[in-house]
Amino acid sequence: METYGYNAAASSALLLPDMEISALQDVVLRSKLPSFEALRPAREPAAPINGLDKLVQELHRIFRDDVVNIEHVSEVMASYQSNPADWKKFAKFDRCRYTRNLVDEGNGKFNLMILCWGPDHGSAVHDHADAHCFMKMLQGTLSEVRFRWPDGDSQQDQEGEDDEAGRPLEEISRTDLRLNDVCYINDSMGLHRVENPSHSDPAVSLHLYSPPFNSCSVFNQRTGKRSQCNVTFWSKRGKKIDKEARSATVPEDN
Ligand SMILES: N[C@@H](CS(=O)O)C(=O)O
Ligand SMILES: [Fe+2]
Repeated sequence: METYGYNAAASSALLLPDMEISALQDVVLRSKLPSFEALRPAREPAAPINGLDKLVQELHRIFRDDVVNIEHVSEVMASYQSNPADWKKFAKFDRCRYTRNLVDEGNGKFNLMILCWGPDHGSAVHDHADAHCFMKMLQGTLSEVRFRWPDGDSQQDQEGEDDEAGRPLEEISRTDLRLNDVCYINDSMGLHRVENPSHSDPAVSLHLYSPPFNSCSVFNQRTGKRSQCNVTFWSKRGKKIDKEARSATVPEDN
């Protein structure tokens, strides 16, 4: 059993106990419940989930509660068997980099999105803005590489003045995620980067973030320096985001 030392995950919206990842864990909505209710047993095993719509429904039901069990969410996501017919309308690729495609806004409690990774696409090393991150493979294989937080990381360590200072980030694990696998990370477990190791095949993954976030930190792997990064959507509910249309706030007069 591994214990994670870094305890930055107690976000403004959610509270986690010190974590032992294989133990039963709960996410507590801090505003509603005291933290001592954080360790209660997982519920009964998740029943099979037939289709992405059913998964979304079940996630809504789970997140209606004030307490959300991390293992239970992972099990529910694992019990949905990927079927491209369910999700292909959301899966929009870009030639140059991975795309983030919003599927559902989870009543403001979570964002569910489909990420599309072309051959060799990958993310920079990043944190998850104090959110809980669940990730399920829908197609292909992704490689997830975790890193320890840089020593003494703080807002003062931001990229800038002395780019050469600092030390390379220390890798702590490397995992291949295959079809239907689910993984979980939060900031107390470190940083990660994800890549599609295939030079020919795309990969597709389903991500749930709670609470939703629209910016996170990215880290220079060589120096450990942190900088802030906005995260945006390539499409929402199957419709490509058209930047021009979005900024046209005044309707055309005809
Ligand atoms: N957390 C990343 C995807 S991944 O590399 O885990 C994102 O939301 O863009
Ligand atoms: Fe991530």
